[in-house]
Amino acid sequence: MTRIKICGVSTPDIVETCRDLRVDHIGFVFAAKSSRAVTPAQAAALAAQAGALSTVGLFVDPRDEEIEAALPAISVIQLHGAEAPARCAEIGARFSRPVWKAIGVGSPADLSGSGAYAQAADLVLYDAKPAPGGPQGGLGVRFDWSLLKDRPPVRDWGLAGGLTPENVGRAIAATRAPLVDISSGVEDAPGQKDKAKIAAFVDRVRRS
Ligand SMILES: O=C(O)c1ccccc1N[C@@H]1O[C@H](COP(=O)(O)O)[C@@H](O)[C@H]1O
Repeated sequence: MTRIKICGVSTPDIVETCRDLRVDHIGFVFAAKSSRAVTPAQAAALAAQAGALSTVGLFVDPRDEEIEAALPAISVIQLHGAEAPARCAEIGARFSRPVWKAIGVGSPADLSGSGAYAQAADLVLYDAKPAPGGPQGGLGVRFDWSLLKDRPPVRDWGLAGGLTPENVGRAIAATRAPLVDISSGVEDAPGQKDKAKIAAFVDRVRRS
């Protein structure tokens, strides 16, 4: 069954919704410029409420101190910046958490380049390639899923970028992604998650 991550969770009611729907992972964003950003203290309170739910901390080129502060709240570290394979491996070893590395995909070269993370990351998350100098993700932008046919071997992988309840069935059929990750596609406005959209997304994934 395709695993589900709902990212950018920042309020207790949405944690509750994700628990009720038995999603696999919820994501806390620690990128300061994001409309979905939470503080380590907020994340700790949300994680306490999350129970057995896996909690993924999303960082963009973090300093060790930023990860350290968030560590009690997270079971997985997601790196969504320009972290090199060696930095991913270093973070995984230092903080004893699985590391997920997001790769922006805009061309076949981006796919082949992701093979460099085969040992350094526990999961490679394919997302749309961000515009230079702009936000690194969470923009609801999708990429050409057919590029994934040339995926290099990695330990595990997931699909992100512009997913919605309406297109996730097609996305899974086209890519056979073992994990799907969504943020803006289940929101009414940046940072405002919509419970009905989350439920519709989960339903469509489970029917795929
Ligand atoms: O959500 C954010 O604000 C964010 C900030 C910086 C890097 C990544 C971010 N979000 C992640 O981007 C992908 C795709 O999101 P979307 O579904 O297209 O909105 C996902 O992993 C988000 O968690």
